[in-house]
Amino acid sequence: MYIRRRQPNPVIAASSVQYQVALPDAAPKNILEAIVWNKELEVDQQRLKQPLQDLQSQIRDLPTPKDFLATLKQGKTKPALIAEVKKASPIQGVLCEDFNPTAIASEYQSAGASCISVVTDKKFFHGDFNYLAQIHTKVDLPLLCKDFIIYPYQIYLARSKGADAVLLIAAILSNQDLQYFIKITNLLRMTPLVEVHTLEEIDRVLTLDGVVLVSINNRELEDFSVNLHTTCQLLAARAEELRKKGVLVISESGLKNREDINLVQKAGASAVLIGELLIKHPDRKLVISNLLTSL
Ligand SMILES: O=C(O)c1ccccc1NCC(=O)[C@H](O)[C@H](O)COP(=O)(O)O
Repeated sequence: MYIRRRQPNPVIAASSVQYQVALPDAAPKNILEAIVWNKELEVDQQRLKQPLQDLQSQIRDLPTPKDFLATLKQGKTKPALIAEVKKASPIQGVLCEDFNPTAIASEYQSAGASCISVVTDKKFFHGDFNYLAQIHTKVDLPLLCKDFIIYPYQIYLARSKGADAVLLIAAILSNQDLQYFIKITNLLRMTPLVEVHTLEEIDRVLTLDGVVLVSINNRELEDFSVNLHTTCQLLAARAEELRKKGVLVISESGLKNREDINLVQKAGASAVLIGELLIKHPDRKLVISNLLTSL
């Protein structure tokens, strides 16, 4: 799948006149494209509020991030659990009306999660970078910034808010960008987590340097249906190559019970990332302990 990057309707300012250029193919062709086009605007606005130079000086004296990868390897459970703080989804709308990110992350920590994923996209997921900062002050587990990263600026922003790892989605980045963003993430001493959906994306990622953590997303990008066999099929095809490179594999999206977790673990996933099931449940500690007892 090819995700086009820029908004097709740029407002071009020419002295005092503004031209709206309407291209024939002006509508995003799917939700992921809509998210990525909107991200251009979101990042632009954020840059105006806080330029990159400010972020760079702000992070200079911050303590070293926690080791996200080592925590998953040591995992409190096998597979390790990355529990996600996600207020809404573009498909389902609001998942939790009474949303308190810090309280939810604390519940995850005391229930036995190894790491926390914090969704920060504003428009489609009702997230916020400030949730990262709030959770960082109250919870000791390593934090993943889960966003649609298309500029290095966002990696610096994540670091300034206390993220220990950032998500890099292969479907929205060229190989050149992926390689560059992995380098920047490492430079900031965070862990890059590269997300793939297809064999073609795994093969692209296997050609890059510095890939230590790969997440297989079971959610189809075309229609957002979930299919856990994505993890099984991709690992059946490339487990050996990933193992040779020393890459730890996470399976994410659509995991609903212990059988699902057993399935992806058998396929070779060392960690699982779960959002909706936990967020929607009235007793998150109970659902996590039920999921984790037999792991
Ligand atoms: O969560 C969605 O509905 C979604 C829709 C479109 C693009 C991405 C989406 N989710 C991002 C994620 O990767 C999930 O939040 C994560 O894998 C957890 O999945 P789940 O356990 O199914 O909430």
